[in-house]
Amino acid sequence: MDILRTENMTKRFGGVVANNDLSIGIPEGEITALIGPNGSGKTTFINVVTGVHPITSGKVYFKDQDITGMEINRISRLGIARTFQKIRLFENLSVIENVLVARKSFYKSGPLSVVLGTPSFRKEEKENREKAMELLELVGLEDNAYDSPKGMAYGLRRCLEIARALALEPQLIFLDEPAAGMTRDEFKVIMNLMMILKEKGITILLVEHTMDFIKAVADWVYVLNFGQIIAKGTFDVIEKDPLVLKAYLGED
Ligand SMILES: Nc1ncnc2c1ncn2[C@@H]1O[C@H](COP(=O)(O)OP(=O)(O)OP(=O)(O)O)[C@@H](O)[C@H]1O
Repeated sequence: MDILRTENMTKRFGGVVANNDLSIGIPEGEITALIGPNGSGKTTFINVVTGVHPITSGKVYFKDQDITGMEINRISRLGIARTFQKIRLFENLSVIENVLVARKSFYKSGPLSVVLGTPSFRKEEKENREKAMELLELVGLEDNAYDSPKGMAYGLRRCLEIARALALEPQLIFLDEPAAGMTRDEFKVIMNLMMILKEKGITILLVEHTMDFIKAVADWVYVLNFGQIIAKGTFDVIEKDPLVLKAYLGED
């Protein structure tokens, strides 16, 4: 079953058709990759589906519910999380606080209980800290919990961004270039993390340029070029597709 599907989704920015009539299905519990040359419309796909940009035409369904045009916070509350190509962190907060802030929608205590520090609030705070720590362990950042993210290596900052997205307890997560700029070791950590998330039943859609990464983790691949799907299938199938080779390598 597809956890998310788009039907004839089109997104225009003025005269630019960034997504052209895309009907894409993301199978539940699997890892799907969206690839394509620069400017082919991959990030736009994520932005439209997660409610960052309004759709021009077409439909988006999450677990068969029509979420077309739904407001961004409502979409995330349904169980869809994402990371950004450009990492977004709270630089003045510690690593664990960055995760706790992302969990704020789970807090039930009202502002008064927070100010008074009531037992129910303290219990909730403790549970959230434990949950945040579990997430940091999952992404390999447990030893950095009380550090500032400011001076951290790029790969670790990416892992923190993923922990923040996971703090929303999503069923579906969109990862925009998770392996970009990573060292070989960081790359292995992220690859391993993909497998752990899959084992936990979280569906992943990733946008990536690193072909080794896609080959290693993706169950399915969609290839975009100029906003349109030019191929879909397993990595082994699409890597031999003449249209894909032409899109990446040019006419010659
Ligand atoms: N906010 C925007 N306003 C105007 N045009 C945009 C906007 N966002 C994207 N575009 C245009 O839409 C097209 C698709 O861009 P998009 O960023 O989705 O591609 P991409 O495949 O993610 O590229 P990359 O691999 O370089 O990140 C491009 O022509 C881009 O210039």
